[in-house]
Amino acid sequence: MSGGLQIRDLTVTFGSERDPKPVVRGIDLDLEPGRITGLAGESGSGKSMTGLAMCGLLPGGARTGGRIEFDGRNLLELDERALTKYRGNRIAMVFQDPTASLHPMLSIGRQLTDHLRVHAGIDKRSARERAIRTLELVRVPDPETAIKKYPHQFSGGQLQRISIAMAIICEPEILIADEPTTALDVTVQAGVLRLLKQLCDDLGLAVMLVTHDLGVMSSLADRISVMREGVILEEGPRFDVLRRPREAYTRGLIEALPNHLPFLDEDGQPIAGSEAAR
Ligand SMILES: Nc1ncnc2c1ncn2[C@@H]1O[C@H](COP(=O)(O)OP(=O)(O)OP(=O)(O)O)[C@@H](O)[C@H]1O
Repeated sequence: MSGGLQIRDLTVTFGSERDPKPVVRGIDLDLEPGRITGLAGESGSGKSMTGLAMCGLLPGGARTGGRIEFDGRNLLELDERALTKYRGNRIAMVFQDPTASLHPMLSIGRQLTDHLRVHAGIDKRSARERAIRTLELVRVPDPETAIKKYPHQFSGGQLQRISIAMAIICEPEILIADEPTTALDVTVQAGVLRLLKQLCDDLGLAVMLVTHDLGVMSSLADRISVMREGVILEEGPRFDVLRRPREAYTRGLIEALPNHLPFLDEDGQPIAGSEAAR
């Protein structure tokens, strides 16, 4: 397969050689341009470790095995110097807490342009123009004013849009979104999800959406992998997995949702007849 990113037999292990603690145990996953791949599962199932492995950001002491194929290379074999060429540049991440990727004391414009100048090496004026264009793309109102402001002057939803702008400003091919709406007010969640879908479609981004929330998955993911205790239990097109789950574990996740699943469409609206999924 060309383009995208392929994970093959990925393992992540903590602990010592004599007393290993495997947390990801031989998973396969494909990220394709213009597609959203969902990785679902309960807390502790290994979702975040999978995302962090793709960016070379695993905590110290983690050992890896298998392959993460991108750009004809196995990312797991790259040293830190080689990885910095990819991380934040061609492979970007959005986290649950947008403030984690933003400095509180620096203006939004400064952060966006610094990021761009480090990774893309472009001059100050072009960087400012690109920052404004990117804020337009993520629909932050009045970008010319927004670049002069500081993180605390924005709402949570706007901050998440800004952290998405930060992630995409270098035009990455891969975007890993780890619980991108979990910390947000429900009223703004649908807008951020819609934005991710639009960016995926318009920019041809290969998105990996990591979330425990199958309701979020239902509105967005093209395919869903369900993970438990470091293993992918089942994988398939979203409505196959959500409507006809093969595994009792997946059924349990669906049934555990409040009111079962309010399956949502791309606009975050409940899908008519979605009770058929119950
Ligand atoms: N530094 C570490 N040392 C040892 N074990 C760790 C370390 N970091 C995470 N783990 C373990 O790895 C497992 C997988 O964690 P991971 O964060 O990937 O789960 P998750 O599915 O993303 O859940 P959550 O949504 O809670 O983050 C967990 O059992 C966790 O305790």
